[in-house]
Amino acid sequence: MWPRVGTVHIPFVKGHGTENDFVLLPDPDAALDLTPARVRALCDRRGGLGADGVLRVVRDREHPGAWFMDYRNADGSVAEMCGNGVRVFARYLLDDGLVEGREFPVGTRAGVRDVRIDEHGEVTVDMGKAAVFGESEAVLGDRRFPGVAVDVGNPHLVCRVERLDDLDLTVAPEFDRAVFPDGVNVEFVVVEAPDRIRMRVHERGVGETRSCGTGTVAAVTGVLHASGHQTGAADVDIPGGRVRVVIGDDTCTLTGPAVFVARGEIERSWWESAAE
Ligand SMILES: N[C@@H](CCC[C@H](N)C(=O)O)C(=O)O
Repeated sequence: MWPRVGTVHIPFVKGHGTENDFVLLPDPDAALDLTPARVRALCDRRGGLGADGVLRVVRDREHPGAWFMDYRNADGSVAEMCGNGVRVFARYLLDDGLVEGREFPVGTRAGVRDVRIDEHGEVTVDMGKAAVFGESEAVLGDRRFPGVAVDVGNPHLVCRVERLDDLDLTVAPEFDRAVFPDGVNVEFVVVEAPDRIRMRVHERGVGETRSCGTGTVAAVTGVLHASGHQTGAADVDIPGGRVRVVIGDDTCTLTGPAVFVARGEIERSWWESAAE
């Protein structure tokens, strides 16, 4: 039998949204010392649990009664928003009885996001207004990709391409630091039909991921903008599945799945050794 030290272990939940995967840390009173080194160790796919990011579940100090998604990238950096993460976060709140009803707000660094969970567990998030703020380009090796800069709470560069299978995203695309002083998530997008696009993404602070929710919103916004439209809707196929994006006049929504894989406890001794 395993020696158990009861409550000294740290509970976690592992989940994903279209295979953009996360370790959730329930920490209502923000008692955990979640250093960047611990985030990196948790997200390490060999030495840790493995994930693209960490979602710490804390009480929202600014909105009593609500919950705040403290999102961290796998490299330990903080990001403003995570579209796939907020769906998984919302499912966790519902499934664990931390909210009443299937519609509720979630606090994020990009502001409050309203979520709705249907009877099948699909989650729709009101992502706020996505704003085009210029043009720029990404550079991969000797290839240059013109694109549209889009703010979804976090920064994105949406580059339309003819094909996705010849892109080497094991290396980070270069970008213009004058346009993106805090770094950028880069989406490469193929338009299959007016209401259907395919996408690969290189995420700031992570690398290539199987999906990026804010990236899908940026991609649809960028494609609409390039064709002279400001509103519209599309299914977005990413390597990890499909999501639905609707861009309205004042706001936009992201709909997709949220999946739980495992629950467990992190060894306290491992946690202590991973501090820095
Ligand atoms: N995967 C997320 C985005 C996570 C944050 C991003 N890497 C950043 O640094 O802005 C999503 O689903 O939106």
